[in-house]
Amino acid sequence: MSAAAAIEARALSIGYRNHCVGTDISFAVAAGEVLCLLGPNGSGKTTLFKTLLGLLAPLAGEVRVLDEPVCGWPRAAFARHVGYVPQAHAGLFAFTAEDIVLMARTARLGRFAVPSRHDRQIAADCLAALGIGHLRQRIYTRISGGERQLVLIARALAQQPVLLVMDEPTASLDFGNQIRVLEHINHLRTQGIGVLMSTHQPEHALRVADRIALLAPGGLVGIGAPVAIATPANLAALYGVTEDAVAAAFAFPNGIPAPTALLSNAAHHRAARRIS
Ligand SMILES: Nc1ncnc2c1ncn2[C@@H]1O[C@H](COP(=O)(O)OP(=O)(O)OP(=O)(O)O)[C@@H](O)[C@H]1O
Repeated sequence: MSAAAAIEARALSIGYRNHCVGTDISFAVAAGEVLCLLGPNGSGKTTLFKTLLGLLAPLAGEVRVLDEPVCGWPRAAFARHVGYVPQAHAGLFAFTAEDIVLMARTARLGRFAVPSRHDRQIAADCLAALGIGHLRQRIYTRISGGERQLVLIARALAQQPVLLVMDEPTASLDFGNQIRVLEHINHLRTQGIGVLMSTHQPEHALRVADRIALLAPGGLVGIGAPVAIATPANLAALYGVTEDAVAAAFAFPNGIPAPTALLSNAAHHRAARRIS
């Protein structure tokens, strides 16, 4: 018998009271699988994520986590199993980065329980894994947007979830942190964590995804292996540009093809630094 999918959408229709955003959306994310969602602005990525997280009711169809309908999951148990990484906003309260990460542990504790030494160790490990251990005692509202994004990823990891839903996790990061986060997403696979992430950068999807899903207004228009799905023709149709424009966006002066461009470019940068 195969293991239950971390999350599964079955014939899902998503949207709002008077506005259907997409219909007949079906896919699953397995444990240890990275599924990247590509789609133009307004195609419904956030609406889909909110529906998967149980924050918006499906217009039709159902969402299942570990083969149980989301509507049947107690909220606290759901929060333990499914981690959500939103895009970083400034926040209102002057918590430290460690406090923010420890908040994830409260999903595993009673409401008024004090985090144990074990919880603090997990928080410290998650911060360190993202290369931001030094930010532990820094106030969240007084660190950069990119640093906040990394803290939010550490917080989601501290939940030790079976699935991480990540809304453009590299959006506000500099080039080095983008690579660091993508490498960390790659590493999550080895821990058996399923990842569903959206990105506006197809090259990031090509770098980490086991499968890519293309979301257009109205629903999914493709899902499958990255090289079969993120083709110039498909990306051109999805984003309403020409295939030449897609090829030009991916073309590096040294002719490195898109899937390897990101890391190869980093290696190229190191080599250039050595030469100069
Ligand atoms: N609260 C809402 N009520 C009604 N319609 C909404 C609401 N929020 C978003 N929409 C509409 O739903 C559609 C999908 O929006 P959504 O934010 O899910 O897209 P997205 O793919 O996440 O966009 P982006 O890439 O720009 O973040 C858009 O047409 C948007 O205007």
